[in-house]
Amino acid sequence: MTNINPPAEAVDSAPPDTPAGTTGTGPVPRRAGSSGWRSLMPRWSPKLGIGLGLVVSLALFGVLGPLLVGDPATVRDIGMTPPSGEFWLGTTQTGQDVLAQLAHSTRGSLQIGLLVGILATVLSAVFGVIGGYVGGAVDEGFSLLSNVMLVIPGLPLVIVIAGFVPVEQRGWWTIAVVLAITGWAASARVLRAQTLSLRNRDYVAAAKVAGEKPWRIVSVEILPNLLPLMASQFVFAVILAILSEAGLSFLGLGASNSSTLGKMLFYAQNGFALQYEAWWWFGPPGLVIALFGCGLSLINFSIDEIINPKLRTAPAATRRTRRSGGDRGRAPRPAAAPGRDASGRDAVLTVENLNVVYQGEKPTHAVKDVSLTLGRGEILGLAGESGCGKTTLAYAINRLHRPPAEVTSGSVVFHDRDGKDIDLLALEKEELRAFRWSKLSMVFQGAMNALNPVISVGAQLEDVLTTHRPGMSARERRARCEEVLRLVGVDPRRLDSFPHELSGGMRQRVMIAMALLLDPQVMIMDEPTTALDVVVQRGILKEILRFRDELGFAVVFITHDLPLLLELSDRIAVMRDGEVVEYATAEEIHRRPRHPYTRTLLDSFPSLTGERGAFVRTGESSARERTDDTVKEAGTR
Ligand SMILES: Nc1ncnc2c1ncn2[C@@H]1O[C@H](COP(=O)(O)OP(=O)(O)OP(=O)(O)O)[C@@H](O)[C@H]1O
Repeated sequence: MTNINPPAEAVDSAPPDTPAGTTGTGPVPRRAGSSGWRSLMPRWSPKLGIGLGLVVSLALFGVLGPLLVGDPATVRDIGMTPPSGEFWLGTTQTGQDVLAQLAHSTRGSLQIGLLVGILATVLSAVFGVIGGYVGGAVDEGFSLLSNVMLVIPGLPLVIVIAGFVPVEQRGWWTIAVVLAITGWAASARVLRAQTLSLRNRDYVAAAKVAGEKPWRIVSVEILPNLLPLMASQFVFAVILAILSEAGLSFLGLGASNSSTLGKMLFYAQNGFALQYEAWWWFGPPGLVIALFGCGLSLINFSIDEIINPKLRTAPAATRRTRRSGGDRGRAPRPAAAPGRDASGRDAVLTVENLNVVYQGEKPTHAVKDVSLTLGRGEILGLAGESGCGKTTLAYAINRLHRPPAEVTSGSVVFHDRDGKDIDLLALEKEELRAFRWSKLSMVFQGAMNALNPVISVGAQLEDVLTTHRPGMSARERRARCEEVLRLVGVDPRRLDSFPHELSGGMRQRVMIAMALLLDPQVMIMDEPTTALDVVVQRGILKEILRFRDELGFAVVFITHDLPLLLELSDRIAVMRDGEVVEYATAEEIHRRPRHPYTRTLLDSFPSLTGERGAFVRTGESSARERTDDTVKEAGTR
């Protein structure tokens, strides 16, 4: 009970349905600049408002109440009277004013909660952060201590310690110290783990190289990133301290020199309040404890949102859209006809006027009115510089976009092999789960780091089959996994290897094999080869062409590398600022690029036969600046 556990979200901050191939986020590393500090503050929300309202009201009642009410100890000969005009909350068995007792007890409980919160947070920061940062013997010593504290059962220890201290010395601060000593260890473990992770971040390494002193690195580089987590631990410590103190007082082991809410309950119990149905005696202290805990928990939710910004509630518009099942709330729109692509192939995927907006204080219109048709067996290249909206488009097609991203309008229709049209934006959750991967799979950006390091490659591949093909026997699953590994050029014996035993190129191939497992009709590949050297990249690209020819699936290939797309794709869509500015065959884009931005993109890649260094010498300005200049020139001509 007194082990102050961190909130679960603080430890596992990955979003609930993070797709394979994407990674969750831990605490958001930030350097605390002036705007950084602002980002450490919780965003205003109804939850935060109600939480703060409750806590501030009760704190004011505890601080100012005792000044306004009479002496809580005054005994009158009007025992056990219900609430009246004279005594708003009635009286106890001995005629004491319950309201006066409540005000003093609230103050006593708050004092203890606050002191325990501060002490437990300081102790956990000292043992967790310093141990984690310094490492070596200091860390081992601190870890041993926190481990010992963790295995000692908290409440019995508190009862023993509290019982051991003579009654006359058992002041409220003694109880607070006892509760803090038994309640810091779990938080220290969490802070240590986070510090170990933050210690290895590049910006901490940069600070070390820059010669910053260890205390400065801890206080300026590491602590600000831990503040939201520590604030959340503090709030938890306060709640648990108030509850634990109430438990101790109820057992008669509470503070002797101070009134607390637990003590009020103890006296109500001894005075047979329950038997006499004197609800006004035991009800108010219980209610104050419950409301205070509730208020702090609501504040805690808002702090969790700083630890993991993905938990932030989407703006009202987004929530409305989600409630109505994504875009299903809109007027029914006829599904796009299964037309043909430019080269006459049957279409497998039609995207029409798709718009995606990241809602927020300053909404970002990341995908603007995009329309594309992917032919069966076609390789469609999606090119454009960083930030133009390629990934957002790919995620929206697969409905993997998460708030604050919202599909504001448009349609995505999949034309199945059996002739059925599937409106992807209208699929129910279960339908979507069954659809993804089996008909449309995806290789994510940086996918090679997405394999679970503690599970063998074979088990991870088999997992996909177990989920989507429950009827398959273990032998069939194994055979299929071996088959797809062979397809991507990885020795099937590697099925028993762990990801760290494979090279980067092999891991990337394993991810492509995973995307091939269910024989999808469309595969979206988001920069699948960016992290690989050109030789491995070429090998993988050749295989993608071979799969397309042998297996007949269509590919949406996303990259900023336009020359690569010219070699690989049938057609190319060039994106800029969320818009498709040019959509043509690779041949046309290569020979007759029409949009100035496409020309600039093509010019941005140095020719192997050009003058050595010419690109670096002449191409200082970015592609965007040069395009803008080109457009301006065209306008003035
Ligand atoms: N969670 C988010 N909240 C707000 N804006 C976002 C979010 N994610 C992306 N954006 C914005 O959406 C736009 C498109 O981003 P996106 O990641 O789709 O670009 P991209 O073309 O895939 O870039 P890259 O090639 O660097 O991955 C950018 O302006 C980006 O800042």
